[in-house]
Amino acid sequence: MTEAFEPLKNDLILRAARGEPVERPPMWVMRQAGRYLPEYNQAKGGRDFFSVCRDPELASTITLQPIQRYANLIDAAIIFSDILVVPQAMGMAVEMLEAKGPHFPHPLRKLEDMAQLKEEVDVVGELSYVFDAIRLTRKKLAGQVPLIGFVGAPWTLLSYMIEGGGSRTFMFAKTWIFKYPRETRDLLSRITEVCIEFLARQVLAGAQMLQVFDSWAGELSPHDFRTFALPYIRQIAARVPERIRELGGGEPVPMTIFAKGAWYALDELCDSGYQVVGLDWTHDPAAAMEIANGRVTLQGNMDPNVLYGGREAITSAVERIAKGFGGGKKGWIVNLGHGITPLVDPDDLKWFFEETRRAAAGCQ
Ligand SMILES: Cc1c2[nH]c(c1CCC(=O)O)Cc1[nH]c(c(CCC(=O)O)c1C)Cc1[nH]c(c(CCC(=O)O)c1C)Cc1[nH]c(c(C)c1CCC(=O)O)C2
Repeated sequence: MTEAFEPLKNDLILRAARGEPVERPPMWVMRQAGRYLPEYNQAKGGRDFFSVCRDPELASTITLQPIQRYANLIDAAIIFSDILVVPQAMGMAVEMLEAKGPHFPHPLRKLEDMAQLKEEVDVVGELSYVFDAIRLTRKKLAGQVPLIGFVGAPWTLLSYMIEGGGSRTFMFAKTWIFKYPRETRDLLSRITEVCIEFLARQVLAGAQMLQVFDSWAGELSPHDFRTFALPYIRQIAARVPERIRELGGGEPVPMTIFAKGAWYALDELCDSGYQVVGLDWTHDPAAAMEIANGRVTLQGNMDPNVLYGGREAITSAVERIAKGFGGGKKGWIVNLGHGITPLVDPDDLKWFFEETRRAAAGCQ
């Protein structure tokens, strides 16, 4: 059973995700607990990124930092962790290199390299630190705002596992999917199983909403997205609620799919089983609302780099975006179109929140 935590004082994002009318649009931003916050850099100190993820006390402290700084502006917390904890749980080594990003010393380049992957993944054992961090964060949050759990989507995780890190061309991942389509589908299925178990168990630990990050969706053609990404995204949405019930975890929670760059698939994503679809900044909000047509709540979508453009630029963008989403009385969760970047001034993010709230109220 899920533990008893204090009742929620602010459930705005859950109501918006369910498509209910709300008094104002809820707000949070992807990567809100990260390097743009001086308190994050201080708490992390010189420590290795993944050792911070594995320290539930520190991970929960970092999760709460944006909630404290932007009190009364921010309507959700997202657990401090990373999408690459799943390849680690499957048996792969992953390091986070300072200023360079993730690095896999032994990526999957040949089919034989799959031997390093475990046949049976012990999600509870391998990822217990995430569940502990979620439980501790729920306690510390004391019902202030809901806590979001997350996972990387199978295609994005597979790309990292094959590329061994970030990539410009995705040459290795593409070689693999086109050369070994059958093995690719088997591997995507194995990753999907782990994602389903991981998400369900995050809810059992206390996550009140879930997001699936398909950060590299835009690297695929529409046809290849339908082959190598969408079926697994759909399976996750279909099976997580069943698994939560099987485990005695109560009612399912709202789920968000963020498939960055997959603007061509918005219509299909609206029917993929998720309550919320995250949009990057390549979408026009009004056009996206028309496509969604009430099927899902949309989340997004200001280009995070507008935050570098100063206050006038932020104001003019949020006014346009709030209008495009119809002011957010229904069907909109405010966010950026991708994660916030390290050099943003935290006061400019505050301005983004304040101006969005003002602009949304002005639309109503
Ligand atoms: C692709 C991806 C990753 N991780 C994640 C994604 C999907 C979202 C996206 O597309 O941006 C998701 C993620 N990563 C992190 C969170 C924590 C919660 C939050 O959003 O505040 C979340 C939700 C912390 C992090 N994950 C990482 C940091 C910075 C590393 C550090 O502090 O040393 C943080 C705070 C590192 C990371 N982790 C990853 C990369 C590519 C990098 C390096 C690039 C970068 O530095 O931004 C993989």
